[in-house]
Amino acid sequence: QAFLQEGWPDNYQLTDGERFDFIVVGSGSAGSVLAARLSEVAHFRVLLIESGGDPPITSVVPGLLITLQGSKYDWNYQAQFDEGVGQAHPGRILPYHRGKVLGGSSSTNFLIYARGKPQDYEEWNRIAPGWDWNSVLYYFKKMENMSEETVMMNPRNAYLHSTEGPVKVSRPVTLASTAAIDNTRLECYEEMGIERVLEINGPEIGGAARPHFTIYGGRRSSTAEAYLRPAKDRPNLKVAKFSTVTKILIDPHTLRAYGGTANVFNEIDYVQLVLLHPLSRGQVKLRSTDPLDDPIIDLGYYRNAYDLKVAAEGVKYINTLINTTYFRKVQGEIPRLSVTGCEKIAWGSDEYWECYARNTVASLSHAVGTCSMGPDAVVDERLRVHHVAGLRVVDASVIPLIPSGNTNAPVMMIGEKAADMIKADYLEDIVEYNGKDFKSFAYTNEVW
Ligand SMILES: Cc1cc2nc3c(=O)[nH]c(=O)nc-3n(C[C@H](O)[C@H](O)[C@H](O)COP(=O)(O)OP(=O)(O)OC[C@H]3O[C@@H](n4cnc5c(N)ncnc54)[C@H](O)[C@@H]3O)c2cc1C
Repeated sequence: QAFLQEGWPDNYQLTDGERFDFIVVGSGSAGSVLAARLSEVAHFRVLLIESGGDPPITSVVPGLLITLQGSKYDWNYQAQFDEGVGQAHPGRILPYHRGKVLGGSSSTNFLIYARGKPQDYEEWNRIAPGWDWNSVLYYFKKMENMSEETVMMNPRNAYLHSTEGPVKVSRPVTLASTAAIDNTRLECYEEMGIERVLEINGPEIGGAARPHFTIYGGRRSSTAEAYLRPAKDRPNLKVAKFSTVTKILIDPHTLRAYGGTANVFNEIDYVQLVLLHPLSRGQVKLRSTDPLDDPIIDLGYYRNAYDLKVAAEGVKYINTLINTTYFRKVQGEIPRLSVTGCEKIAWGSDEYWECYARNTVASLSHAVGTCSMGPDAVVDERLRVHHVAGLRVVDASVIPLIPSGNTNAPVMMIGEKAADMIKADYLEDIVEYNGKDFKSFAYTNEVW
C-alpha cells in the first residue's frame, strides 16, 4: 500500500483573485487538521496552501524516515550557536529540520507520540485561559485512535485515550532481538531507580516505557494521512501544493487580514538526553525582506547558565548506566570521544562534562513559542493575532511553555481546538442569521 502514490488530495491550480472563507497556510501538524476540520462544514470554502508536495514512500514507511532529513522534503535550514557553544559541529552550524511536504513535520518526524503532562497545560491555562488539562484532553482524545489493547483494557489508562480519532497510535511489535534490547534497557533504568510504567501518556509520566508511535499497520499516521486523505474529495477543500505564501494582505484602515500572495512552483513531484524545560531562549529573525530567504535561527542554547549545569548533571547521571548489572557483565565502557574545545580538560572531571554538554549540544527539532499565546504576546487564547482582525496563528509557535515531551501531539491538539473555536465564532453568527442548527451544515457526525 505504501508504494501506491494514490490517495493524496489533488493539486489545485490557484488563480489570481479567487475568494475563500478560510485560507490555511501550511499543511503541517496543525494546518492539515485545521483545514480538514473546517471543511467539514459544507458551505465553508477552504484553501490549504503548502510549499511541498505529496509525501514520498520514505515518509509513509516509518523505517525509511532517516532519508528525509536533508532531502527536498526538508526546508534544510541552518541554525547558529552562540560563540563558545556547539564547537563539535562543523562550522558551529546545526542543520535544522522542518518538513516541506503535505503533513509538514508530521510527515518527516521520528513518530514518537507524547503529550506531556497535565501540569504543563495547567501552566498554559494561567497564561491563556481555556487550555487547562481537561479542555485539552478532550481534543487529544478527539484526534487519537489508540490501537493498543493493554492500554485500553486498563481502566487507569483507558479513560485518557480514545479509539475513535483519525491519528492512529500504536506500539509496533518489534523483532524478538529488538524487544530483548528494549527490555534490557528498561531493566537497567529500574536498577537506577527509574520506575517502569505502562505507557508515557498514562497517569504516571515519570518513568520509563517503550514509547507509542504515530504508526499503524506499518504506515506513518501523519496529518496528511489521517486528515487530508479522508477529506480529499470534499468539493469545498482545495489544496494548492508547491505554493509558498509570501505576503499576508492587511487592510490598513480596518487592520483586517483579507488575503495573501503566493508563489506557485510547478514542480512534479536515542530521543538522547533532552533538556525539557530550558530557561534559555532563542529567536527566529528575518534575514532579509525577501520572504523566500531562509530565516536566521538563533538557538540561544545555554544563555542561561543554569541550563548548562542541568545538562552536565544529566550527562553524568546517564553515564551511571554503566554501573548497572548488564553493563558490568558486558564490561561496558563510556567512549572517550575527542570533543572540539574540550581537549585540554581532564576526561571525566565535572569541568569536562560541562564542556562536553556545551559543545556537543544539538536539537531534536521541537522548537515552539515564537508567536506565543498570552495577553502580552502575539496571539490571544483564541489564537487571534493581537490588533489584526481575520488572522490567527495555529501551529507550534503559539505554545506558551514547552511541554514535557514531544510536540507533534500537542500541535495536532492545537489544530483540533482551533478548528472548534473558529467554527464556534463563525457558525454562531450563521445560526442566528439562518435560525438553523449549525450541525446540519457538517459533512460528518463529529461532535464539536
Ligand atoms: C526531524 C524532526 C523530528 C521530530 N520528531 C518528533 C517526534 O518523534 N515526535 C513528536 O511529537 N514531534 C517530533 N518533531 C516535532 C514535531 O513534528 C513538530 O513540532 C510539529 O510537526 C510542528 O507542527 P507545525 O504545524 O507547527 O509545523 P509543521 O508540521 O512543520 O508544518 C508547517 C508546514 O507549513 C509549510 N509552510 C511553511 N511556510 C509556508 C509558506 N510560506 N507557504 C506555504 N506553506 C508553508 C511547510 O512546508 C510545512 O508543511 C520532530 C520534528 C522534526 C523536524
